[in-house]
Formats: sequence, C-alpha cells, structure tokens
Amino acid sequence: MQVQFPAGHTRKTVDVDAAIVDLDGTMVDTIGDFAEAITRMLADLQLPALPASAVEHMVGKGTEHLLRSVLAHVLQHAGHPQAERDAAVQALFPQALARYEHHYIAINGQYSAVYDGVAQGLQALKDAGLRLACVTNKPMAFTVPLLAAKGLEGLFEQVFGGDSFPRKKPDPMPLLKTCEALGTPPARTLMLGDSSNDAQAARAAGCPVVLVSYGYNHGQPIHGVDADGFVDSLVQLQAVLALA
Ligand SMILES: O=C(O)COP(=O)(O)O
Ligand SMILES: [Mg+2]
Repeated sequence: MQVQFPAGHTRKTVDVDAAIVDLDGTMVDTIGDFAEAITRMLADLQLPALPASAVEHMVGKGTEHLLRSVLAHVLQHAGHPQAERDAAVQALFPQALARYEHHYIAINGQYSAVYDGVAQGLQALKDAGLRLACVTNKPMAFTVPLLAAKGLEGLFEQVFGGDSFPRKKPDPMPLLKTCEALGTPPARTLMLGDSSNDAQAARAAGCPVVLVSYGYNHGQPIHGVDADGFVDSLVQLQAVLALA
C-alpha cells in the first residue's frame, strides 16, 4: 500500500506494509479516566484536587511522568516552597502510584470514549492488507482491558505498553521492537499518533508518521510538530493511503 502524504507538506509517496497506532489521544479520548483516577488518588492522599483541564497537558509520557507532574502541580498550588517540592514529590510518589493504579483499574474505560472514525478507519487499513500493532506509553495492565472494553483489541496483531520495553516513546525503542515483532522494516511501517512523542519516536526509528489533529500534544499546537501528514479523523486515512 502506498501512502501519499497530504498537501502542505513535502509531498512524497512511500510504500507501507504495517501501521503502529498510538492509544491515548489517537484511538480513545481517555482524559476522563485519567482525571477520575487522579481525583480519587489525591483524595486518598488528602491533597487538593487538580482541575481536569490540567491533566491533558501531562498525559502521553507514561504513568510515572503523569503522577510526578500531578504531585508537583498540586504542591505548587498549595504553596509548597519550590526548594522542598522535589523531595515532597519523591516521598509521596510510592503511595500515589499504588492508589492511582488501584483506582485506574477500577474505572478504566468508564470515563472515556473512542473517537469518531477510529474503528472504521483502522478496519479500512486492515482490509487493504496492512498489519496493525498498538504501541502506547500506557501500562499493559491498563491497555489490554481498555482495548477490550472499547471493542478494539481484535484489530491488532501486537499490543505493547509503556512497560513492555526498557524505554518508552519518544525513544525509538518501542517502535523498532514492534517492527521486529511484525517483521516489517521501519521505513515501511507507518506510525499513527497524536503527539510530538509519537513523531519523535517515529523519526528516530525511521518510520513515516501521520498525526491526528484532535489528541493531546502536551499543550502545544499539533501542526508545529515535524510529521509527514495530519488527519482530522482516522477515516481520512483512506484518502491519504492509496491502494497499491
Ligand atoms: O502516557 C500514557 O499513559 C499514554 O500515552 P499514549 O497512549 O499517547 O502513548
Ligand atoms: Mg497519544
């Protein structure tokens, strides 16, 4: 299958055999799940609540990064002096992680929704002969039940989470290991994601990359990210990908 990258970018066409698809912000809008698990965790630790709007900017780099960002934000707004904040985050982290994991597993998928066009767009790729893998920074214990709850698990030959390999996106390792598992060369394996994390991992791995415009990009405009193309819905991939 050939990918014709959309106009407005350096136009090029590449042949691809597979696609690696990100989860949070690309397939499922999970901010509600993150916000709910964080709210319950902070209540357990008797810390002030975090506005849901702050969560979106902290998602995408895995659980540890998320919880450290949440704790630092909450302590800062509680007037905790900067000099002591890192030590306080460090001290609170183990309990925060345990309570967060407990709550996340309990509510996983209940406050989240599959974006429009995801199932249809990915099924069209499969029907055109592309092999599909899911690669997320979300831990596997959250990823597998979420894909199942949203009816997406059957689309993927391989699923890897943030704890599947020693390094997470934006490191290229998860994409390179997935290409190995699929048996497809990186240059013929398209990355579909929603953030600079996905794009940087793809560039470093040598994978072509298309980003969705609707996800979470750490609070930055997505069109500023170095990528080969952008789509507003995964159904638009049908126009971007030409059957070869
Ligand atoms: O950071 C996370 O938990 C998940 O992020 P991703 O699915 O966008 O990789
Ligand atoms: Mg994402």
